Amino acid sequence: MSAKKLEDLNVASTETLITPQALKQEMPLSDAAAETVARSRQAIYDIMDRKDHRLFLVVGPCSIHDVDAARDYAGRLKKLADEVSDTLLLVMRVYFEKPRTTVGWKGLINDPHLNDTFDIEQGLHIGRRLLLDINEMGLPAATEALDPISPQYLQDTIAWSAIGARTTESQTHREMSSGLSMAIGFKNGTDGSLDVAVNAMKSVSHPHSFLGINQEGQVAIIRTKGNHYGHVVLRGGGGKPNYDSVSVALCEQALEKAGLRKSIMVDCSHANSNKDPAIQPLVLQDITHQILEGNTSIQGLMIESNIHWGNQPIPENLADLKYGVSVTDACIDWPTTEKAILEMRDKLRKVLPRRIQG
Ligand SMILES: O=C[C@H](O)[C@H](O)COP(=O)(O)O
Ligand SMILES: C=C(OP(=O)(O)O)C(=O)O
Repeated sequence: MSAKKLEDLNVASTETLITPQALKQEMPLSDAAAETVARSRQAIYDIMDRKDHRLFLVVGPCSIHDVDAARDYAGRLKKLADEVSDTLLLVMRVYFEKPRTTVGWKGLINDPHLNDTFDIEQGLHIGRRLLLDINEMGLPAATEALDPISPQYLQDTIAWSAIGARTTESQTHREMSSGLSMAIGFKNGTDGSLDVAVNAMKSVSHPHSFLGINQEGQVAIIRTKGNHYGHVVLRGGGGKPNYDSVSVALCEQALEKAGLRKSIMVDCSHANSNKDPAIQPLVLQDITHQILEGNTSIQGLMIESNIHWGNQPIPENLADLKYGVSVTDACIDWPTTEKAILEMRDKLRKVLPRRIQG
């Protein structure tokens, strides 16, 4: 046998992680949290099946880096969620995994201490604790499923998942989504292409067999049944927005042609706002008008919002971090979020029930 080393040449080290089962034994889902997850997953299915007249809104920070600020935000969102619940189902954006265009902080699970120590085991603990607490408050949570292994640790706490613009075309992510236990939104590509999201919806509704890990942490063949609650998320791209009524109509046509359900979510941020948070409330207003004018395909919205406006770079000295300000994309602040959502509720309160009648 050759003595020459031929594998792991670029691997510095490996560490064994806690298994999904062990993490869940340490941090089980309470009955109250399980009830939040089950009830809100079903509500989103009902919205997509046009049995529930409401819109679902995924609202919250671009990424979570400070769990105390996230709990503070969740408390505010829960109060607003109760206030608008006759018209809008609010789900908190609890994003722990950030896909980067090149390099950058990859989120709380990957680097929970924001200092390049990449303590992933701690990240999983901190992330699961926060998700349990948010669900226990009665507020559902949404996240991006970026790493194909992490859903085994956290999926039981999530009401809605996204596949991001950079991974919608990835077979690995489509296979994983076909086994996820909640509705899943596929972003259009970063170049604005819709085809990748439409193809993802076709793929995800089918059963797949692929490599993954089971709850005991063993490598396993995962055989899925297919997920029938895939939908498109229009997030703009290629320097252009795609939330306008013409883009929405073109999306409806593409879905119809592909024989897919006409369920559309609009992301008010990213290329739809040119990453300028001040544009997000304008997108929300535009969607409100489209619905008032008779649109029936838009069923969900996404807003990047935090306690305070804008964003900040991660400072050398973490004590210099500003409280409640995003460390990834710029967000609208809480007062702007509350005002925009309350206005939308007031305008759509009487109209939405009519969308599902007859
Ligand atoms: O939503 C967050 C960002 O848009 C995404 O993670 C890409 O970020 P980047 O272009 O700053 O790497
Ligand atoms: C990364 C995100 O969006 P997109 O995939 O649309 O860039 C996000 O929503 O955090």
